[in-house]
Amino acid sequence: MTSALEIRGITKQFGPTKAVDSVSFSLEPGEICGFIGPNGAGKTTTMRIISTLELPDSGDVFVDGVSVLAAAREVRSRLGFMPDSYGAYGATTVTEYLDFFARAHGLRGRVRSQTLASVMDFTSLHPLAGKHIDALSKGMKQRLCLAKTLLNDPKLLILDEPAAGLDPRARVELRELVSALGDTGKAVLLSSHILTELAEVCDSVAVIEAGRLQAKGRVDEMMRATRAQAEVTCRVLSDPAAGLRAIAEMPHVLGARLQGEAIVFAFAGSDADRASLLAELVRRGVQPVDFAARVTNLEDVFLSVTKGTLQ
Ligand SMILES: Nc1ncnc2c1ncn2[C@@H]1O[C@H](COP(=O)(O)OP(=O)(O)OP(=O)(O)O)[C@@H](O)[C@H]1O
Repeated sequence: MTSALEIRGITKQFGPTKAVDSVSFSLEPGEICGFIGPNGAGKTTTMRIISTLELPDSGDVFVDGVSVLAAAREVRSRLGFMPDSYGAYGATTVTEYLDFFARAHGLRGRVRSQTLASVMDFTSLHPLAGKHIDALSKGMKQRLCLAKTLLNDPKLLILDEPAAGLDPRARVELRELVSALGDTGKAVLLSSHILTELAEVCDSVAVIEAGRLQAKGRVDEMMRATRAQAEVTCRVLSDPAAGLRAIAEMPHVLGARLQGEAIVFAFAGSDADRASLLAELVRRGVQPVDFAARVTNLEDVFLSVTKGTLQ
């Protein structure tokens, strides 16, 4: 099967800054991938290269098997790009705006009106059809911009910070739209700083820092790998000091300490190792009453694979 997106070793330098440094990863059809990294990490530059708005200094990108270097126009017909900010045409209505871009994509006659209707259906824009863009809320404008990127039925969607500035309801709506796009077989590369949102909608994440790809993998696998260093809190029925002594000498336990009545430690073993530790404590008569590892979230994954490097 042809990958929806294959990035092969792209590099882009602006003066002294290596904005993107030998980045490679791919997305399969239907895969929704969160693209995360600190400010200035190289996300927008990577997205602009994929979308043919910027040329890489070296490397290549293939969208649905087509090279951005060899056939940029063909790539454009296969992808939809939603930038983090875009010029709106305030005095036009929603329908006029979409119709303009549908014409630009070469859609004519009935095909154009059917495409417009189905895209407006998908993004629930029908009730706003006659509204001027100036009168739309931020969330409505985002939906309109997403509708615009769907007009050419792209195989790959590149969404740069689509949730920025949206209220919670609009963010939920956007998440549902993105999930629905994945279900139709479109691949989506989506950047955001709101990591809890991404964890709910993404199959995978790619983490970039200082231009370099730090990790790319399935969200659940990356969380499992991060959980191997989970922080565990244990409260025992009596004598926390004795509990601390017992825990401190167990395998995979790091930096055990007392925090009030609780014993807190980092645990570098697997889930099975953690179960063995608990069984061993009980066998030694330590009597744990609470034993909890802090639930890993995408923020932990992000913090564990990035180093806080600025450039
Ligand atoms: N046109 C340009 N000219 C000079 N430097 C640039 C240009 N575009 C990007 N850069 C630099 O390249 C680096 C990567 O920027 P980029 O916008 O790709 O990061 P980002 O991950 O999208 O950041 P953010 O999360 O803040 O949007 C930054 O150091 C930025 O200052």
